[in-house]
Amino acid sequence: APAHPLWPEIERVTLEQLQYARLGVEGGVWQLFAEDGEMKMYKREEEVDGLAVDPLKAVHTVKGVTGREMTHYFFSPDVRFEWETTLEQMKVLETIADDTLVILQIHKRVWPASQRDALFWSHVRRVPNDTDRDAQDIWIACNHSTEHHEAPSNEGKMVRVSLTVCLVCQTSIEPPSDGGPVTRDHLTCKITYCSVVNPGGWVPTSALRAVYKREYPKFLKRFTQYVKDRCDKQPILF
Ligand SMILES: CCCCCc1ccc(-c2ccc(S(=O)(=O)CCO)cc2)cc1[C@H]1C[C@H]1c1ccccn1
Repeated sequence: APAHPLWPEIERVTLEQLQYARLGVEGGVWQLFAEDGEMKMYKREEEVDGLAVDPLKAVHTVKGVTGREMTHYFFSPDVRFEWETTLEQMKVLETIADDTLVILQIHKRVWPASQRDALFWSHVRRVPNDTDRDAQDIWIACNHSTEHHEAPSNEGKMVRVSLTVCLVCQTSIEPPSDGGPVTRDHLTCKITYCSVVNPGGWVPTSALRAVYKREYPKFLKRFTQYVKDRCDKQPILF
């Protein structure tokens, strides 16, 4: 494994997030708050120091793409402005490896709150599927807040959110019955998106929950459609 001080944390958090995502929405603690076709979005209402920090878990099924393609476009900074509508600025502060970056994002101000930024490492990896032989490998992308010497400390201008996010994808292939080649019509990608965002500074709970309720379904719908459009008519990346 690459010798970088963040590497042990990246390894630990990524695998923890993988287990957390694979728990699904069992246990009756998750409250369904948005549904759109195959997409189901759940939340838990939690407060930390009086701040709403509602963990979110979304499950979705997308036809015609693989988990590698889905996590690749989620990870890639080059295309982020194509699908992330709340982004104002983004800077890759460090390239730790071709699958591991440190990114600073400035998000558009969401009235009535003050503007926020997010500083996090971003990692994508294939997790060999050791249980089910004929299943495809799992792909995970994980973003987790971190410190970085190159990130401005903002001196009160901007509030820094802290976040842990993962996108876990499992591809399945229904091979054509006529023994023909596998095309995108035979692909199904099951997605679990998890996020915990601490807004970092006071936001009225009702306002914050309204923002989450509006922004998260829009974000996941737009992102998954973006990937479908990008992959359409392209060779399949397994
Ligand atoms: C008053 C609002 C305070 C918190 C604002 C804020 C900041 C960052 C984020 C966020 C940062 C990263 C990610 S990601 O999944 O890693 C993708 C890469 O961008 C996702 C969401 C969320 C929110 C919360 C609005 C909420 C919101 C939800 C989905 C989209 C936009 N805004």
